[in-house]
Amino acid sequence: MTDLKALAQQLATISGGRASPPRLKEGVITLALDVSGLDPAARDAMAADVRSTALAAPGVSDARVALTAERRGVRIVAVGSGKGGVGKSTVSANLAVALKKLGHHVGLVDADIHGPSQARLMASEGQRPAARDSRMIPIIGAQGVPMLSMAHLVPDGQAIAWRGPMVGNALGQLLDARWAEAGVDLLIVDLPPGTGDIQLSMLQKHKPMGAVIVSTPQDLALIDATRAVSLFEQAHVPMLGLVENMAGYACPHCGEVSDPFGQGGAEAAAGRMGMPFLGRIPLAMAIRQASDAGTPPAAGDDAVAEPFMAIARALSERLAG
Ligand SMILES: Nc1ncnc2c1ncn2[C@@H]1O[C@H](COP(=O)(O)OP(=O)(O)OP(=O)(O)O)[C@@H](O)[C@H]1O
Repeated sequence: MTDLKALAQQLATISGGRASPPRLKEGVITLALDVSGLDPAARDAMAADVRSTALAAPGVSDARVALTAERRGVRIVAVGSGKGGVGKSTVSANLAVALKKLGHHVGLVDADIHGPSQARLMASEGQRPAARDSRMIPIIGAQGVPMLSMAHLVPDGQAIAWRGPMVGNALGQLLDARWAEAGVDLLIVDLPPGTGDIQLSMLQKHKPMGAVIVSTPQDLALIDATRAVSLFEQAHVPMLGLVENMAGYACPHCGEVSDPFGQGGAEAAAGRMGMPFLGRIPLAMAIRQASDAGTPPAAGDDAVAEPFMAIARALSERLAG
């Protein structure tokens, strides 16, 4: 005779309360195991443990364990800019890495459908995500950050010439992937540049908890940044802060930072726009070189990593608040 009560107790203990009470029919045990937040190795180990424990119970000939994940709170932080080329992708990738170093369970989505660059920045070019029950499983990029990009879905070098609804659909698939099961509860989303309909509908549909704006110090870029801010306001997405990128030039020889565009413009603009200033990142050859090589500069513990870490710390405080 199978003692279901004793088995339920045993399963609850080894799964930390994640196993549902087992049911028994004609010698077959069925149960659900909530694997939200576990990384793939921990999930598989727990599923195997639960199954073998059930099989060891007297009178049990088979055990079927259904893995489930509550879609609980994956928070989205959208990273946007008013125009292209200001370093939005570089900032997104390095923020993801820096937040992970601070202990966040962070993932990265490259929503820049027409010019995806995260696969290169995060050294995951050529990888293809698997899917289970029509939902993609994130792949693992540099520094162990789970990630997905359009670049993982189309053959290398193929131009993506899609119209609005198809783009919306593709973005939806990237965002609805199995993030919680990959251990992610904070998703950095690198938005396409600009302030068009795609961005607006994406923001309305996927409701980020907040937005980070990236801008260069030049006035023109700041005017564009103002447009990006109004896009987020239209979508009722709170502003987490402004990042000034390519702010000053870091000499590759002595490391000294000079400021051809002056200093403090972005901080003042953030003040005028009523949002926090998260920090500045210098224009540095080392950042470009490391990014091109797929080794995010934030991963190191040198002076190149520090601006990214400082911004991640400021953002982390905002997220906690
Ligand atoms: N702080 C920096 N110092 C040096 N190079 C940088 C810095 N930030 C970005 N870059 C370089 O500038 C180029 C553009 O950066 P990136 O692709 O991140 O911009 P983007 O705003 O995402 O552009 P797009 O909107 O076109 O995708 C890249 O070659 C990148 O390595």
